[in-house]
Amino acid sequence: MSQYEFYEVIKKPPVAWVYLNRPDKKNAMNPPAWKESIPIFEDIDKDPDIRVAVIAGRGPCFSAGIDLMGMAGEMPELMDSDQKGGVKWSLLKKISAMQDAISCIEWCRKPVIAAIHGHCIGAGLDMATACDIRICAADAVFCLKEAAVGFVADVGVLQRIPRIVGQGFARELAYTAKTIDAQKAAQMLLVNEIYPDAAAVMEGAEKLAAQIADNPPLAVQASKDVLNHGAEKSVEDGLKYVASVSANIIPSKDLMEAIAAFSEKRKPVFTGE
Ligand SMILES: C/C=C/C(=O)SCCNC(=O)CCNC(=O)[C@H](O)C(C)(C)COP(=O)(O)OP(=O)(O)OC[C@H]1O[C@@H](n2cnc3c(N)ncnc32)[C@H](O)[C@@H]1OP(=O)(O)O
Repeated sequence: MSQYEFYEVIKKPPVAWVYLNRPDKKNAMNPPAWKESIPIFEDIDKDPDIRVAVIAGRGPCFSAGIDLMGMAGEMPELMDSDQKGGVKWSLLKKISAMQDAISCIEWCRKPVIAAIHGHCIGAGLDMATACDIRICAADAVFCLKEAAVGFVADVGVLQRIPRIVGQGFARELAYTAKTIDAQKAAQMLLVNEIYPDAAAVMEGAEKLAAQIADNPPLAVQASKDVLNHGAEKSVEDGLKYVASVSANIIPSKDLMEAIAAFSEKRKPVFTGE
């Protein structure tokens, strides 16, 4: 039995699988979805046996986005046409909490792979773009749908997607709210790889996770940290930052192990120390 209401977390060290698990509602993200992601990714961050996480959807798709009916009850401010200042102030706090529910994927120091099949809409795409790597099945469809539903996408996708696909494609997706298929998503580099079906994309994620987990965890996690830090900085800022991170993770036992294993012609065993 999963300890979470919306997600199912299965740890198969060194990989943690985080499933969006509300298949009868196309994994529409209801109130528990927005509360449970933070403790899940904090736990993955601190679990020494886990080196990589994969997010995937149970059932027919990755996610049909925010639970339109379920979240309206949680945020009565959305329906309050006579909004006074205090109402907006409380809405601001709730939006910020929802942003954190997506950003926690980026804050997690372990790399996170999104393995996508079927619909990946609105909040589903918001979540996928906070992941380090996206791969998908041939049946995947993507939609930055918020504008079509009357929202400005406010939980991070407008900040993150231009860095992945560039400003031109980001603006096309945001303004038109059009649905694109897997081929188009790959062409704009939104996904790294297309697999024939859902089973194949999960296998692909497993292999990718294993390749990442084979490397010294400190070096991988420091790479994520430096890539996150560098996303909006100049090369010069990035170089100063990486020098400091690098000085903090070397020397390590894993570095010695890599050198020893190379000279002894054997596979290294990395421990994260
Ligand atoms: C900050 C974030 C903002 C956003 O995320 S904005 C985007 C919000 N999402 C949407 O606008 C998408 C809404 N859903 C759909 O358009 C359709 O679904 C799909 C195209 C994804 C799939 O269509 P089909 O295959 O015909 O399935 P079905 O019968 O519509 O859905 C199955 C059950 O899932 C529920 N459901 C689907 N999406 C949502 C949703 N986003 N919020 C709440 N419920 C949803 C339905 O109602 C239904 O339920 P029942 O079987 O009880 O009738």
